[in-house]
Amino acid sequence: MQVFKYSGPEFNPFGDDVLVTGGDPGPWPAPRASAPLAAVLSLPGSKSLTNRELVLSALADAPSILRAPLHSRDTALMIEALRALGTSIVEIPGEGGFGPDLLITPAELVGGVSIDCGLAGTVMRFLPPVAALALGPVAFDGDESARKRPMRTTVDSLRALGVDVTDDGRGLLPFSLYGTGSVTGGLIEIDASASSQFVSGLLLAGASFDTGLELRHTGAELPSLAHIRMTIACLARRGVTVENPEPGVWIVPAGPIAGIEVDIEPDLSNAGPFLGAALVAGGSVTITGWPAETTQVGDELAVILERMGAEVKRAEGSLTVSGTGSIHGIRLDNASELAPTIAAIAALADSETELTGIAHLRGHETDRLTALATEINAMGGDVTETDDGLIIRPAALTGGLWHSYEDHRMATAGALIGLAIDGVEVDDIATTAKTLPQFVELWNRMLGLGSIDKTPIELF
Ligand SMILES: O=C(O)C1=C[C@@H](OP(=O)(O)O)[C@@H](O)[C@H](O)C1
Ligand SMILES: C=C(OP(=O)(O)O)C(=O)O
Repeated sequence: MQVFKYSGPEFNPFGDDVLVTGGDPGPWPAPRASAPLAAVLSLPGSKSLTNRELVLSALADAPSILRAPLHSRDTALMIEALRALGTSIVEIPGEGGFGPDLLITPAELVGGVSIDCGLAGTVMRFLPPVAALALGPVAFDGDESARKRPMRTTVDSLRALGVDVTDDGRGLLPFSLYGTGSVTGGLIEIDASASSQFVSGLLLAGASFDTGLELRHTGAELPSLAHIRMTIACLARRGVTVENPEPGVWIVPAGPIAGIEVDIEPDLSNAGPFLGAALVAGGSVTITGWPAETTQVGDELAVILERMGAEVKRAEGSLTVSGTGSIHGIRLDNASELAPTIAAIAALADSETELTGIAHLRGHETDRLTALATEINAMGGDVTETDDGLIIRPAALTGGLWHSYEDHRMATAGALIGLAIDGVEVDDIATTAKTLPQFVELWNRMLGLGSIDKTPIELF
């Protein structure tokens, strides 16, 4: 019998209906795959879509309903923050299978509040431009690790918009702003090379500025373009047409944002470890509810995993990945948030992988380039960090303690390697609650391990 004692963050990583009783469960022994997989799984909603739709619903001119939204630490932080700013967000019965739907009724935005961003990039970059529309002071802070994530572009862009911001000059959390109830808007130039979220945050709020927004990116690189396209698509669905007359320039007209009912797609980036498992363990994994068309970067997994040796089949409403017995290295530019998953698979491949164009991953939940190189090399791997990526060469790995660095994608990368290598333990699997609180449940289900024992045990 497995007894889990857990008192981690506010989310139970073992799933809502699993009893947990306080205490630290210790390192999680990553299960080895003992047979080829034959799993069909559905996954909770997309973090990126849920948090965009929450923000747009709060700024809309009528109520919205989010169907099958994600319920995780990042979305809970967004909901709490928007509620603090005056928005009504109510849970209503839903059929998504991973928690209630949400009814969001916009209201006048109020200040005088503190916002906890946790470690959520979408909260710390999307909400300051929204808070600038509130009346009164709004303070932003987050986890200790969040205080290392780049925020200078948010602070500078707010100042360029005439918003009064107080910070200590380091371009990091914490900082506060003083909202006057409106933002004039107009033309601003920003350097978004550290994160696409700086652009998305301003575009999401731009239609609510008095004169709209013309945003010009001046930096050399622009990472995660797919996420900016997602922002533009979410705005378009609500009647706001963002023009993109040339690369790095966006024009958002001032105007109403419609309240809508919207189905949130499953999180395709979180599908990565499960689909990758088919490549690592053999057999097949099917993810249901795979959208025919999407702006999610995770859709690229179909092509990436095929290039790495998988067979990939799209059927109506699902994607199936099957292992073929071999895993190949890949050259890949701008893998964005898929990079940790690809790196873990690459560590088990028969040829070299080169990931480029991901320097900005050093400002994610942790410095992902250093974290991946450190953890894979500690297991006997052969990984070199470059200025903007990783080179991963084939090597025989051995088990050991895999550190997650509070990064959900590092934790799931460790789980993936653990499928193929004996004795891998992930130090903090609970960190998956950032975007997928059901990770362990779903991973066990994929492996046919059944679920965790739910018998109540005595607290002591
Ligand atoms: O807008 C979004 O929802 C996201 C944008 C990307 O951020 P970066 O541009 O900082 O990589 C991505 O990595 C993150 O997981 C989610
Ligand atoms: C970079 C990520 O998260 P965030 O939204 O916190 O930036 C991620 O989920 O991979």
